Amino acid sequence: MSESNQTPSKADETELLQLRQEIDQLDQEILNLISRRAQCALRVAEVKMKADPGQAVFYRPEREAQVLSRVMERNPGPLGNEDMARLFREIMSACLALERPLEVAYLGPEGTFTQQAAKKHFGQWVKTKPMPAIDEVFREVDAGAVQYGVVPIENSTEGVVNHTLDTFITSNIKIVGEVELRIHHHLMAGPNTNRDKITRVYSHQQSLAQCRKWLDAHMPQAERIAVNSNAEAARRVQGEWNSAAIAGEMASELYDLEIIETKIEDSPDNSTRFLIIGAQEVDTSGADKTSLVVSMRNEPGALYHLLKPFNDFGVDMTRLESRPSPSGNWTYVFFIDFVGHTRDANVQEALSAIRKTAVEVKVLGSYPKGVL
Ligand SMILES: O=C(O)C(=O)C[C@]1(C(=O)O)C=C[C@@H](O)C=C1
Repeated sequence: MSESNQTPSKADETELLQLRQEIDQLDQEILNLISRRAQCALRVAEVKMKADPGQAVFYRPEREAQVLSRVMERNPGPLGNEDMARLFREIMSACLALERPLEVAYLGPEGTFTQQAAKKHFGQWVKTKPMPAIDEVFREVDAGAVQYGVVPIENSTEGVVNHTLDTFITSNIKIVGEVELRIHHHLMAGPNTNRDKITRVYSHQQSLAQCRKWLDAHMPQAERIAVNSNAEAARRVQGEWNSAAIAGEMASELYDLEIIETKIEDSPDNSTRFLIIGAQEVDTSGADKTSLVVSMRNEPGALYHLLKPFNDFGVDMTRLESRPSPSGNWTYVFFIDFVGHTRDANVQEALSAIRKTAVEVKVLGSYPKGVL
């Protein structure tokens, strides 16, 4: 008989009993502390309402980022920093729902990675509302039907989501936050599907591309069919005995599919960055990013004049994308991300230098760098 199967000795049993008593006491303390924290949040809501009865803003991305960063910095262990931050993420999510329940629109349907990103960022207490297209997420926020939206912006293997960039050119919606999600693709099918009989694999075009090598090696015979989203792929294969879908875990749970093969993505650190959009301007958190859209005249040296102020004022640019301008005639708009907040002195100096040569500068928002 192995040691682990032996009945515990009297001494072990006594220790187990004592440890469980200690856990019970600690749980009571945690319970009381969480309740006190929730009372504070309710009081915060009252203060916010008193200060601005018509337009009180309950969700504070900068404050949430500070709370989570501090948890990670001060975590004494043995739980890992991220595990601990996730627990606090949920406590704050519940506190915010007590202050004011939040509704967030996302690129649907239900079960997409974007929904997963929304839950990761806001926690489980947020109500999520699926929208059929990226610009409809923007519209829903603009119309005030929901307070915030979540849209994909770039994938580490497939690059930027042009549709999201283009929508920012014409919209007045702000960026209030960002969240990154590790993307794991799984091959899934209905319970009656025999792996060897699969003749079709459905998924979003980007996901099919992200799993191309795996499909070439393991399912060369199967036809690859691109559909609107991974969740849509999962929904379709529910009733087809010879098809499989490539999607995330949430979709397999939602549509009762069995995962045949996990993590089939070609690149092991495949991740997607999502933006949180809303109507508010966000205060500094101490670790912020800013996004701009700039249109320049189509003339020699334009890009040099755009980039020089970043160097002159020590602003760290993290991303530069160009897109054709909607006004046509071969002009371009530039999307720029940099480290810092529009309230920082060096950022203000850089922005006023850029405004001297640009046709238009639109600040999409300053927001805390993703913590989780
Ligand atoms: O500090 C605030 O403004 C709060 O509303 C409290 C709290 C929290 O639970 O810590 C809740 C929601 C906000 O998004 C940020 C923080």
